[in-house]
Amino acid sequence: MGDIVYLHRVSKRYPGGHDALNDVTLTLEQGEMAFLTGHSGAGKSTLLKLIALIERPSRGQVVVNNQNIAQVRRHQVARYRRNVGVIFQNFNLLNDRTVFDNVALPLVIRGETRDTIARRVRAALDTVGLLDKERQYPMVLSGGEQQRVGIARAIVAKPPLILADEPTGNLDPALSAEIMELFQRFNEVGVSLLIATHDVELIRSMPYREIALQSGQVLDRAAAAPFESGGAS
Ligand SMILES: Nc1ncnc2c1ncn2[C@@H]1O[C@H](COP(=O)(O)OP(=O)(O)OP(=O)(O)O)[C@@H](O)[C@H]1O
Repeated sequence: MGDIVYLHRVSKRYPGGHDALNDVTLTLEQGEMAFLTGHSGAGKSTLLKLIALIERPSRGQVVVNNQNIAQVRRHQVARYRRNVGVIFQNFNLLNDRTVFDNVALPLVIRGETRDTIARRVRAALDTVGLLDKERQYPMVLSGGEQQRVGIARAIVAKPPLILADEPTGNLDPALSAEIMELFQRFNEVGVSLLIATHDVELIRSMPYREIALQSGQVLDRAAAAPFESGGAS
């Protein structure tokens, strides 16, 4: 199987001159789940933003699903994002919309029919164990439940790739473990996941690759492409 994500010599300099990423090369295999670790400011969020097309690289290539995403024009970004589910630490939910409406949002934007939306939203809520909360508003839910709403929204359109930025950052250890189990279940059905996290204790008990960033660079180059041997160093 090929790569779902390939970064080749990618650098990102934000306006102001700071190098958030510096010459990063890495791959995520189709169907792989991997963790992105590193100190605060190491560049984890920036890396995910480049893949999600929230930011553009200053140098280098980002290839997702065999598409060089430099070629995705501004008006094509929404269509591109259909294939990438993004989960944030602070949940990014709309507090004046119900759980159902929050999860439905990506499908509404796509112009799906009401029947399709209802079916898919309920399937996504069922997956994250929140079917009974569809009429609630996010504010009345616990942190773990709010994060599961965010996850349902990310998976509702069945993207082949999920990016998660500190998805357990605001959760206690038991809830964090639950969220990781959900991710494992998605991975078992073929979804690729790249998950940025500080929670090294939790992830080191799990059998997934860790890609460590330090000051905008991949710490261990071997970890950047573990399935290739004898490649360029
Ligand atoms: N929009 C921006 N403009 C300017 N500098 C930025 C911007 N976003 C991030 N940076 C800088 O880029 C560097 C990398 O930030 P990034 O958010 O990618 O790190 P991180 O590893 O995700 O950190 P954390 O774990 O704290 O979220 C930091 O020095 C940060 O201050």
